[in-house]
Amino acid sequence: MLLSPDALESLRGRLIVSCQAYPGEPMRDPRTTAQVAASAVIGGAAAVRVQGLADVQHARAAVEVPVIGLWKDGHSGVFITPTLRHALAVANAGSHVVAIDGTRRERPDGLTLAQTVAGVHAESHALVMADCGSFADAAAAVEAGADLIGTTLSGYSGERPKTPGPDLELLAEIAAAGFDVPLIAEGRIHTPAQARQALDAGAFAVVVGTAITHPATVTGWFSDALK
Ligand SMILES: CC(=O)N[C@H](C=O)[C@@H](O)[C@H](O)[C@H](O)COP(=O)(O)O
Repeated sequence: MLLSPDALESLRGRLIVSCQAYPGEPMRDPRTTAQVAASAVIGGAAAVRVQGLADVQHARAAVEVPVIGLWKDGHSGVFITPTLRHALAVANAGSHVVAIDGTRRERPDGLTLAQTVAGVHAESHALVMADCGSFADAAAAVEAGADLIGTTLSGYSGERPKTPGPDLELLAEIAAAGFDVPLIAEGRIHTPAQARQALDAGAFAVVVGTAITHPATVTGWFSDALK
């Protein structure tokens, strides 16, 4: 296992920073991702989350903390590390944790989530984070053997409203179920106060992306406020 139980435990109560640029953007370069990731670690990130095989490789070389890798293929439906093939490629690129679509939707390769998780466990040393969009997803992902569950897809999979900030209601609901799997708060956490609220709602750790690592969006927030 690339990430020992102790190393996973060390993420409890901590900040994980997602470092992603989108297709066509100026910062869409694995070297830039690695520099942003290293900067986040200086600021206190206990782990980083990056998209794309080259980004995983560059981030692994740039930081000592655990790397959560994913591969976005497309931008609608099941697109976050959609198949076992994608997941194994992300694992083989050096990810400690592979983040995959953790919804109950049909996957492009026809495998179930349980088969996908089992495939990653059988053929790599990576853990699996299931990116969920609802309570039912989270329960199914735990059942399927996911090592971590995240609220990443709340507001994006059609089952939950897209709240302006984090979906604290979903977090609290999953936390109350007492699953024996770390619950990661992710999605639309835009302020330090919201990160704190997510932890207080029962999250094991908190992922922040846009508000820390996407200057185009953050600049837009400020520029809009001046209009
Ligand atoms: C839905 C989806 O595609 N989420 C992606 C998953 O990796 C990223 O685009 C997000 O930036 C990430 O989840 C962090 O969330 P936020 O940027 O809101 O802090």
